[in-house]
Order: sequence, then structure tokens, then C-alpha cells
Amino acid sequence: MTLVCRPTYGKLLSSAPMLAITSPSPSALCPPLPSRLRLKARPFRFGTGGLLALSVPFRAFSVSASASEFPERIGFLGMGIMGTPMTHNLIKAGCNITVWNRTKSRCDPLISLGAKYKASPEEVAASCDITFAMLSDPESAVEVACGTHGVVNGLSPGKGYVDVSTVDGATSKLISEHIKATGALFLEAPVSGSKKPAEDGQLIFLTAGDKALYETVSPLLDIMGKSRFYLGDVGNGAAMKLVVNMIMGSMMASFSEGLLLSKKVGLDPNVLVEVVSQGAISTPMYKLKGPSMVQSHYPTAFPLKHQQKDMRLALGLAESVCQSTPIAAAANELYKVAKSYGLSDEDFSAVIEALKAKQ
Ligand SMILES: NC(=O)C1=CN([C@@H]2O[C@H](COP(=O)(O)OP(=O)(O)OC[C@H]3O[C@@H](n4cnc5c(N)ncnc54)[C@H](OP(=O)(O)O)[C@@H]3O)[C@@H](O)[C@H]2O)C=CC1
Ligand SMILES: O=CCCC(=O)O
Repeated sequence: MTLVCRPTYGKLLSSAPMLAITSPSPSALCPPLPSRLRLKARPFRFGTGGLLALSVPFRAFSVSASASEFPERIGFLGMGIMGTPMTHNLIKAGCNITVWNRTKSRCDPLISLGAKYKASPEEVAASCDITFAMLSDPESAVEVACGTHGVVNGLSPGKGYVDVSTVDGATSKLISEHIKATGALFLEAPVSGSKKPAEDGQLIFLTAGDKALYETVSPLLDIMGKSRFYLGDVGNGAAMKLVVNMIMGSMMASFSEGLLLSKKVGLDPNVLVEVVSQGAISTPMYKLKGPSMVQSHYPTAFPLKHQQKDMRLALGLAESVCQSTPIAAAANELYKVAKSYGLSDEDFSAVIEALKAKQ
């Protein structure tokens, strides 16, 4: 397994073109490129070699050759909650982007920022070196990759396809087989992190598949995210993502129970949020979502239908290896109830409504 964080800070390089940077970054252990940090020169191409020097107002930092070159033409399919800000960040970084979305109007904001548009996944893949996809679920991921006018029809040797959707391993392997049959390379790269991290370029990529493609797209992953893991064979990235989201879904269900119980025994749930935030079970998720859950507001960052999909897929993964997951199974039931209440497109924190109705 390989974990790579953002570029190393503190070294000024003299060769290679200079790019203007509008903001410095804090010197954290794995410092993220700040979302305001923008490359002003045209992007590098494959195989230019050498090192990239970046000038910053107060300090300089280096980027290795492999982390400084962009593939020339990049496609992005799926302009939803996640795909839109991810594409936005690539455009802002100076990448040459072509977009497609089933509902065309969702491409318009990106087109107005300079993205090109093609009318099908096939046309995007045919016109780009690397194509990313961020789609709802296994069904849509397969349809876009392998369906009529799907990606495979536009791929050929020398190209690459990166699926960043959250799907199960079997789906990812199926897509991989179809992609590889064209001679192109495949990488699964689901992300941890939600709408705001996507906007801020702070996602965590859980990748697996063709290592050469991983290396080629690393500079792009570093624009969209703060770290990346390479996990080996196709299926491992999907599995890691599902395990993480299974934990998250159970945590949210448990947190919901706590909020409601505290209120019922006469405590202020807002104080519970504060207490939890200061202790050993503190997590950004509780602090972020707790106050709005207390108000019964669920502004959508991660749709509840997707969380339930991930619970379902994680339970399938557990079953495939005979691993007992009773907590996740119980939580999944709550997400199913919440869906039946019409809460699919609300944030997944709306799972609390399933418990209210039971009281
Ligand atoms: N939101 C989040 O916090 C996170 C989400 N994820 C995962 O990322 C993926 C996308 O999530 P998110 O952006 O939130 O989801 P959205 O529901 O906002 O977007 C889903 C995208 O998939 C497209 N789509 C759905 N069905 C089809 C289909 N049959 N054919 C073609 N396109 C289709 C939609 O197109 P259209 O606009 O036409 O409906 C849209 O572009 C999911 O797998 C999710 O689990 C991962 C990390 C965080
Ligand atoms: O898949 C969604 C993940 C959401 C998050 O990591 O906050």
C-alpha cells in the first residue's frame, strides 16, 4: 500500500517553468494545496520530465516530476454534488477539461468556466487522454462505462479511465475488464470526503488498479484531494471505501439515537453535541451535522440514498467473507426506513427521522 500526501514544502527549484501561486499553504505534516492555490501557466504534458518550480508569496516548495505533469486532455462524466466541484478545481488549476452529464444543464456552469462539452461518454473518452467518472451507483457506473455510447466505445490503447464513484468490487472488476479489453488502462479511485472537501480540494482517494495510470493521474488527484492511497488490485479501493462508509453510517445512526435520547430525558441536545465534540468520540461529522439535526434540517452534502447504497454494498461485502456486522445491519434498516419516508435526497443525517417516527 502506498500513501502519498501533498507536495513537500520548503525546497526551491530553479529549472522548469515558473507558475504563479496566489497563496501560501500551512506547513502541516501532509500539507494540502490550498483551494486558493492556482496554477497560472498552461499545464504540462506527458513526459516533459524535469522539475516544476512554484513561486509563492512567502515560501517556495517543490513538486516532483511525476506530480507536476498533467495529461493533456481530461474528461469528466457526472456533474453531481461531487463531480461538479471536482471538475471545477481541475478547471481552476488550468486543466483542459471536457464534460458530460446525463442531464446536460448541470454541465452549463462548468462550460461557462471554460470546459468543453461532448454529447456522450463515448465522445468524451474518444476526445480525451484520461476520463474520470463520478456516478451514483453500480448501475449508473456500468451504464456509463459499458452501455450504448458508453466510455468503452471511445477508448483505445494509451488512454485511461478513472472511476471515482462508490461501487462494489464486483462492479469495479466488471468495468475494469471492459475497459482493459479496449487496451486502455483502468483505475478505481473512490473518495472519502464530502461536498465541502470536494470544493476545497481535500478529498482522500482510495485507488486500485493500473499503477501506471495511478502515477499518470496523481497530479490530478493532488488537485482534487489532500491524500491518496494506492491499494493494489481492483476491488481493494472499493472495499476500503465501503468499510469506511459502513462505519460512518453506523456512527450517524448511533449519534441520532443519542440526540433523541438526550432530548427525551430533558437534556439539551446542543449541549450533548458540545460534550461529544470535546471528548474521545469527537469527530468533525458530529460537530458539523449535529446542530442542524437538532433543528430537523438536513442540507444535502451526502444524499441519504447513497449512504444506504453503501450500507447495502458493505453488508454484501461482509457476507461474502462471512464477517458478522450486526451494528451495520441494524443501521441499514434505519436508512431503509428513512428512504421509505421520502428522505432519499436529503442529507444522510436525516436518518434520525427514522427513529423519531418509531417513538
Ligand atoms: N456526496 C458525497 O458526500 C459523496 C458521494 N460519494 C459517492 O460519489 C458518487 C456520486 O455522488 P454525488 O455526486 O453525491 O451524487 P449525485 O446524486 O449528486 O450525482 C450523481 C451523478 O450520477 C449521474 N447519474 C445517475 N444515474 C445515472 C445514469 N443511469 N446514467 C448516467 N448518469 C447517471 C447523475 O446524473 P443526473 O444529473 O443526470 O442525475 C449525476 O451526475 C456516489 O457513488 C456517492 O456514493 C462519495 C463521497 C462523498
Ligand atoms: O461517501 C461519502 C463520504 C462522505 C464523507 O466522507 O464525509
